[in-house]
Parts: sequence; structure tokens; C-alpha cells
Amino acid sequence: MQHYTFDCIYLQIDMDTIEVSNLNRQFLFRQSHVGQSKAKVARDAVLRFRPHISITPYHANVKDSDFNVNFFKQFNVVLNGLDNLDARRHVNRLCLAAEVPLVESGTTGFLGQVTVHVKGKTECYECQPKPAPKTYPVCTITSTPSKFVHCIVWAKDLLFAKLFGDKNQENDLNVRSNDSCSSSENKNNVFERSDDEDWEQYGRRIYDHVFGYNIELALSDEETWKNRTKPRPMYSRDVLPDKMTQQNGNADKTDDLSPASAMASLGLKNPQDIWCLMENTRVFLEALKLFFTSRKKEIGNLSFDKDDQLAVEFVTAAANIRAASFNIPLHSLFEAKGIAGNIVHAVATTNAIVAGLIVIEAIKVLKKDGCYRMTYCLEHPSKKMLLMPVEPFEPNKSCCVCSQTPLSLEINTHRSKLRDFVEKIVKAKLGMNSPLIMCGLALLYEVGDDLEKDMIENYTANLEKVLSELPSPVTGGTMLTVEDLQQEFTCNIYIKHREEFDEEKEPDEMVLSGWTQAPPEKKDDKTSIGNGASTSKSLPTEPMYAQKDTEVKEISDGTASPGKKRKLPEFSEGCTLDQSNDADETMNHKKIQKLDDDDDDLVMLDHWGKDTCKKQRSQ
Ligand SMILES: Nc1ncnc2c1ncn2[C@@H]1O[C@H](COP(=O)(O)OP(=O)(O)OP(=O)(O)O)[C@@H](O)[C@H]1O
Ligand SMILES: [Zn+2]
Repeated sequence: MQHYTFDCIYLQIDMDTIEVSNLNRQFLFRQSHVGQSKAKVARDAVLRFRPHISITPYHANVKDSDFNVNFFKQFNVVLNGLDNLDARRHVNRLCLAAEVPLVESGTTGFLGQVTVHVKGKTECYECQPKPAPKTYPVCTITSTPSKFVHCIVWAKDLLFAKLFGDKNQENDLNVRSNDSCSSSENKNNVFERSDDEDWEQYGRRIYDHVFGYNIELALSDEETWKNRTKPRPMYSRDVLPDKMTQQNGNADKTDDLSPASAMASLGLKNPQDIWCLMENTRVFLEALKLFFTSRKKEIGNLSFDKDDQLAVEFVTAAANIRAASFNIPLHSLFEAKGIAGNIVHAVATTNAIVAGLIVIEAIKVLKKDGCYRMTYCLEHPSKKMLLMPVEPFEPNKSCCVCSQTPLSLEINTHRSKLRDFVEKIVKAKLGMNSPLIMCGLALLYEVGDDLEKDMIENYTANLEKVLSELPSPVTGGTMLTVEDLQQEFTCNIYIKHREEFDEEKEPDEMVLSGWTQAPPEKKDDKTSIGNGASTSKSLPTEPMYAQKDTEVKEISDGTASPGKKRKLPEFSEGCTLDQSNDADETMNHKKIQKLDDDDDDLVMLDHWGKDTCKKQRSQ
């Protein structure tokens, strides 16, 4: 985040240090900077070509309480280059409270966007509810996978979690782990290793249980397979008859100095190779053994991490064995890692384009130009354009952040605890960090450093109570007030009691509503842009250049999580930058010139220049 004024004082906040993987696109950093603070190195690099400006770097989390509304009030504009929704929402709220314009940005691979948010004039960053990360129905993951991603989700969220994560966490693999109707499954818990088993025997038993016995059990439900290809049960003795140690002399050696890797101990080198079923089986058994021998201390606390090589090896192998069983094509470790970690490889060009667009919008804010554009980088040209400027939307009147519209929450007030409400609604959905919850005048919950001991005990006890049994009972018809003092954000939530929820569609047993898409609005004769995230909304006017159904993915967390799709109604009109501040805005609107249709290269619009429009070619 940076601050820019014409007398050139910048502040930048970043909590990260420089990694090797940043160097391909974060041009201010060099190999020698790896490990150092991004904010500090960026400051030094900029000072080398602008020695007379003042820059204050903060190597800190932007959510720290020091960065409060008063801190934000110093600035003329805030530029966001964050990679997660949480921090973005936080900055949005502080900018609204401090009434400072926000230039927000994001990239994912070839996609990118820059949007401008000015309180009262344009929508805020949260006017459009952000999409939840893609989830899959439990039964698809546990019983009827049809894509490789289903096998990956099974391998990392169920099997990996079951073997190496918190044993007390509910896990759908529990369902069948206690079953004792198979000859090999007459123990209480098949996931427990018995004293007389070596690691390979244990690994093979897990293998046979999850890839063999569980599949046979699933096959017995004939109804499921009427219109589906039946999976094939897999047993390790059929795939790998010999003991690993006989085939692979060094399988028992673990080198404590180098991080454990099943690929390394099995001599598998290329992560882009697709392993055969036997190789996957060997990696599965070896990775399992390595976790229990060289990573013993972490067992019970592990969750899948894309940067943990052994975890990626285990998940790749397990997903591939399951894929083979369900007739789904196998994938390389490189591909599996990308899917499991939601990785979209960063493209330097996209980042550079987006950085340039951020500066252009920031200059407009500083000049009080008023002619802001949200610009989207498209993956495929639409009418030969890869950059699509759109006039900003008006604030969404039902946005609970900038319009403070009350929300309503359907919840079972006899079953859900205050803790569920705090975690799943207040923190996860509303993005509050330090919430305070009130029911009328009664304070039910509060977070803060200066709380008395008895208050903390009180609130902790409240967290474990169901809503209807709180000191001030929360039932159908109650209006709760939720507030975050740091963000200066208050939200009223109307409670509706509901008995039953759909397990698949509403697993949280809570439905928050009221924060809806704004209907399409017509803004004079100017570009009229529907605010709907729905891809099915019809558009009010014919596009000049963009196709009606052009879909734009808005990147909300800088990862590959699916972005919101919006239809672009049409190109917005261009405008000049060098207009006087108070000139009639509409006078300065110029139509973007039609671009040369014969030109197939990357086309960039310079729609602020006097020449109305230029185009540039990519190399
Ligand atoms: N709460 C926060 N406070 C301060 N900086 C943050 C916060 N959240 C994210 N950031 C910063 O946002 C930046 C996002 O940039 P980007 O995604 O390009 O870099 P990266 O995370 O280093 O890259 P990669 O995703 O490849 O590891 C990071 O430098 C990160 O430190
Ligand atoms: Zn809003």
C-alpha cells in the first residue's frame, strides 16, 4: 500500500520478506535481497531513481491497530496491492471511514483488474459480495469423483488430514474407518498402527483400506453405479507385490539434514513426469513412512501446505491412485501441486500492466479528475482488446459496508452457539477482526487488550452458549449489532430462527442475506452498467467494442480461487487527463476510437491521451 501526494511523500506497508519466487515479477528486488523486508528494499530501490522524495517503509501487517482511521486520514489516496480478501476488506473499511479514495488491484495469471473506490461516488470494494471459494459436494468427493480435482480434494482434505492432522477434527473418512465387516478391518480404528507392524505394513494396510476395501463397500450400493462407470478396488499387493525395501535398498535411510522427500529416496527426479500406478504406490508408501519417521513431531498438527514437498508428494500419489481407481487420467506432481495449492503462475507482464494502471488511476484521484475507470485485463481479446476500461459503478444501496444496510441471518437459535456466529458470520463473512456484539444494550462479546479478567471469562463462557440461552437471549426477531471499532464499521443483523438446513448446500447451518447485488441502474445517457455479478443479466445497451457476454473474472484474493464473473455491458468512454479539475465532466468524454481490425497483437488503450487512443504491440 502506498501513499502519494504531489509533494511526494510515500508510505508503504508490507508484512512480507522477499522470496526467490518473487524475483520474476517484482522488479525492484534482486537475488541479494532475498529474506529482506519488501517495504524497506522497495523504498531503497525507489530512492535510487528519485533521491529527493520521502518514503517511510513499514514492515508490518496493515491490520495492526496502529494503522487506524487517523493514520489513513493523512493520505490523499491509498493503493492496494494485496493478495487476500481479508486485508483488502479491512483497508476498504478504513478508507471509507477516513474518506480516502482507494485504488484496488489484483492479478491472477493473465487476468487482472484495477478498480477505483471513492466514498459516495463509486461502489466500495465490498459493494459486490465476493464469491466463496469453490467447494464440492461431499458425496462427490467421498463417493463419486469424476475429475482429478475431486481426487486431490479427497487426498488433501480427507486422507492427509486424517493421517497427519488433528485427530479430533470431524472427517468423512471416519465414516468407514470403524467398520469391521471386512476380514482386514477387525480393529477398532484402522488408522491406528499396531506395535507389531512396520511402516510399510502399516502403509499397505491404509492403502488397502482406502483404495480397496472402501471402494468395494461403495460398489455394494448398486443404485449409485447404475449410470456411472464403476470404480476398481485397488490392493497394494496387486500393484506392488514385493516389499519396498527389497526393491529399493535405501528406502529405510532418512537423511536428517535434507528435508524428507519420497521422490528423492525413490530416485524420481522430474516433477513433470506422470508416474505410473506402481510409482504412485511406491511414493504413497514412502511418503507415509517418511512423515511418521522424520516428521514425527508434526503429526497431529499438519494441514496441507503447497510449499511442503513431502505433503505434495503424498497428495499427488494418493490422488493419482484414487484417479486410477475411478478411471480418471493421472497427473504429474507439478500439475497436482498447482491444483492442490490453487496456484496460477504469476505473469510479469500482467503485473506490470496493472501497476501502470494503478498509477494512472491514482494520478486521476490526485488531480480530482473524477473520470475514473475500472480496467480489466482479459485472457482472450474481445474485439481485439485485452484491456477493458469500464466506468465505475455507483454504490450498491444494499451494501452493508458503505450503505450500512441491515442484514438478516437465518440460524437455529437453539442449536448454534455464539462461537459459531462469531467465527462463521462475524469473522469469516463480515471480515471483522476485533468484533463487539450487542443485543440491545447488553454486550455479549468483545475483543480487546484492555478487558478486565472477569469480562474475558464472561465472554468466553458466552461463546460456548447457544444463542437462545445467552444472558440476553437471541431468538427469532432479535436485532444484533456487530461492530468493529478499528474498522469503524457497524452492522445490524436481524435474526430469523430456522429449524432445518440443507446439509449439502448450507453446511454452516446459517444463511446471511440482505447484502445483495444492486439492480442495473441507468445513469443518464452515459454508459449504463449493470451491477450484477450474475452472468445471466441482460444488458441495457449495445456494446461498442466488448461483446455482450464478455465475462470478467474479478480477482479477490490473488490466488486461483474462482473470481466473480461480471458481464461487461460496453466500453466506457475515454476522457482526457489534462482537463481542468472542475471542467464539466461530460464535455471531456471522448469516444474511444475504433481500433485497427487487422491488428492481432496485444492492444493497449491509452484513452487518456490527447490523441484519444493509441495502440501498442506486444513483443
Ligand atoms: N495484511 C497484510 N499486511 C501487509 N501486507 C500484506 C498483507 N496481506 C498481504 N500483504 C502483502 O501483499 C503482497 C501481495 O503480493 P503478491 O501476491 O504479488 O506477493 P507474494 O505473496 O509475495 O507472492 P506469492 O503469492 O508468489 O508468494 C505481499 O507482499 C504480502 O506481503
Ligand atoms: Zn459498498
